[in-house]
Amino acid sequence: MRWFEGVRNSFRYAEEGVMYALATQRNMQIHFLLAFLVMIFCLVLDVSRLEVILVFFAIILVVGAELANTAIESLVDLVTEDYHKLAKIAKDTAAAAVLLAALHAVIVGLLVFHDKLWPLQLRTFSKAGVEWYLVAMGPVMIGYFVIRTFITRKRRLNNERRATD
Ligand SMILES: Nc1ncnc2c1ncn2[C@@H]1O[C@H](COP(=O)(O)OP(=O)(O)OP(=O)(O)O)[C@@H](O)[C@H]1O
Repeated sequence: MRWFEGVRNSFRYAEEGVMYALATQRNMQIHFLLAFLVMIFCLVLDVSRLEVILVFFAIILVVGAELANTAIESLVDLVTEDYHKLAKIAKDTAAAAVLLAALHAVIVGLLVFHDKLWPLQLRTFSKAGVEWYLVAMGPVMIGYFVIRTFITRKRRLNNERRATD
């Protein structure tokens, strides 16, 4: 039982990390919006299984880099609020990792979608296999995190308002 509780807690903490980044980092909100759009492209356009894998890998890379960037920013702010050369190096290199991942995602996106958007090549749904349902889990997950973040933030704001009244 303890083992399951440990696993459940690690999921909960990871979920809180994503929600924090989504609520506070403008770049993360942009990544989520673009990822949602690109996943819808994967669902409706005639992309192969390998292309879907490449697109999802690019999305995970960007979101992962942004999460690491947020963690490093928070750690640096915890250590010092004063200007420090090493703090600048830590934050700038973390930001560079996000930029690199984002550039990679743009290149993958252009290579995969450029000839499917114009002229429009739609997926034939009779051929859609189990992978279509796996891909559909992507936008559902994004929707879940956005709604959870919105509700949690609203609840927190209401609690804070009640506490100050
Ligand atoms: N304590 C510090 N010492 C030196 N330079 C800093 C410090 N804090 C921030 N900086 C500089 O300011 C830049 C922006 O830092 P900040 O913490 O505001 O990140 P941010 O703009 O919120 O990043 P993001 O948009 O990814 O959240 C850093 O990349 C760094 O160059």
